[in-house]
Amino acid sequence: MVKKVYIIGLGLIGGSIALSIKQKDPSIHILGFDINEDQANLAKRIGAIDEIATKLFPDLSSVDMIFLSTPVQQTTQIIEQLKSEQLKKDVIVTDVGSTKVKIVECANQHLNGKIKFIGGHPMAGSHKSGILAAKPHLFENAFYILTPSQYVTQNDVDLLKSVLEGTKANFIEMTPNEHDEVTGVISHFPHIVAASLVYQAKNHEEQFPLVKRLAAGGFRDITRIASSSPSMWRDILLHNKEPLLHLFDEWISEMERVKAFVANEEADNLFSYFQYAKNYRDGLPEKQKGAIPSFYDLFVDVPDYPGVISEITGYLAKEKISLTNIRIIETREEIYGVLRLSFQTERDRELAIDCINKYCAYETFIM
Ligand SMILES: NC(=O)C1=CN([C@@H]2O[C@H](COP(=O)(O)OP(=O)(O)OC[C@H]3O[C@@H](n4cnc5c(N)ncnc54)[C@H](O)[C@@H]3O)[C@@H](O)[C@H]2O)C=CC1
Ligand SMILES: O=C(O)C(=O)Cc1ccc(O)cc1
Repeated sequence: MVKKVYIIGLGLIGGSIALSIKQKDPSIHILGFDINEDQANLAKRIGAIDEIATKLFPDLSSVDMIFLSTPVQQTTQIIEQLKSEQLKKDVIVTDVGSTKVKIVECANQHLNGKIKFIGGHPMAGSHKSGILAAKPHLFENAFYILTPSQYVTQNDVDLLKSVLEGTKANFIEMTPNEHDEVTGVISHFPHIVAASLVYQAKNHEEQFPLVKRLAAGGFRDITRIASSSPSMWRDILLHNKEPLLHLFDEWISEMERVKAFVANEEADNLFSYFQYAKNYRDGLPEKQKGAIPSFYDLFVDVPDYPGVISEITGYLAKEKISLTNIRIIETREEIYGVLRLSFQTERDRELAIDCINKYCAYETFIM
């Protein structure tokens, strides 16, 4: 039975894990450490942890499980230091890093099977960092990848899953190699592309100052992830170099292919290019969170008068329902506009429908 867990790194992910454990089983004592004291103090203040560790390795003899939720470069450094610590027999150590090969190799090399290590990666998150962005339901419906090694048993994996049950994530197991190849394609490389699109816009801004103002719509959506932590992504890219180098090559030849369609005005090929991408994109499962974020959208028919947005958000605030995004859909017909509200969970969307029905008569619909 797990009575005490230690979380190192109390930012977005460490904080969300702590909150989900606390919500499910408040009797588990959570000890937390962050190199940034403000983060640790805030974690304690919001009730994510019970106790602040004043140094990286305090007395850990009664700790049953350790979560490493630091940036990936720090995670390997901490693993190296862990080997000289006095830990409880059978303690399970896990991490949440976005890469797995280097971290698991480091654990195999330094912990050598003497300390049970299970690589982990919750495949959901945000472009925001820090404990104040943490949420107990951040990983709800998301895939949570585990990469258990030959040194751990099914019981160890089950114990970890039971402590993480409050995340409501879907656990899947794979090898570290498979993990890094897949996340390279669906998460790491898209971050590079998002940042490069921002560069492209910025480079054209001098000539066309309107670029910045007009970039507020779809461009903002496609480049949202470019607002993520630069240091975190620097470290992820350095950890996953080989798969990314292949992806660069593939991407460049793909761009050359489309460029030729445009240059030669190959209308049919262009149509097929977009049609194929649309079919694949439309067929992606919707209700799982992951590197393609899925939001729970609710559309509200609202009359076009000043203050209507604050009216609706006021009702939601009254019921403590949090929104992740709000937008007026620009194609208005007649006198009604469509307000699109996005929520992080289906439950929040259901609560929002009840709330809007309670306070006003605007029609709501889900597409
Ligand atoms: N941000 C995201 O959406 C996701 C991030 N991850 C992974 O989770 C890990 C943490 O990321 P976030 O929580 O987003 O970052 P964050 O920046 O919100 O939190 C990281 C925390 O670790 C602390 N820290 C850094 N070095 C430390 C050290 N040596 N000892 C103790 N604390 C230290 C920082 O002060 C910070 O509070 C990273 O490895 C990242 O790859 C995984 C899934 C999603
Ligand atoms: O903000 C987003 O959509 C993300 O892509 C979040 C994210 C960041 C890092 C990961 O390893 C997994 C998910």
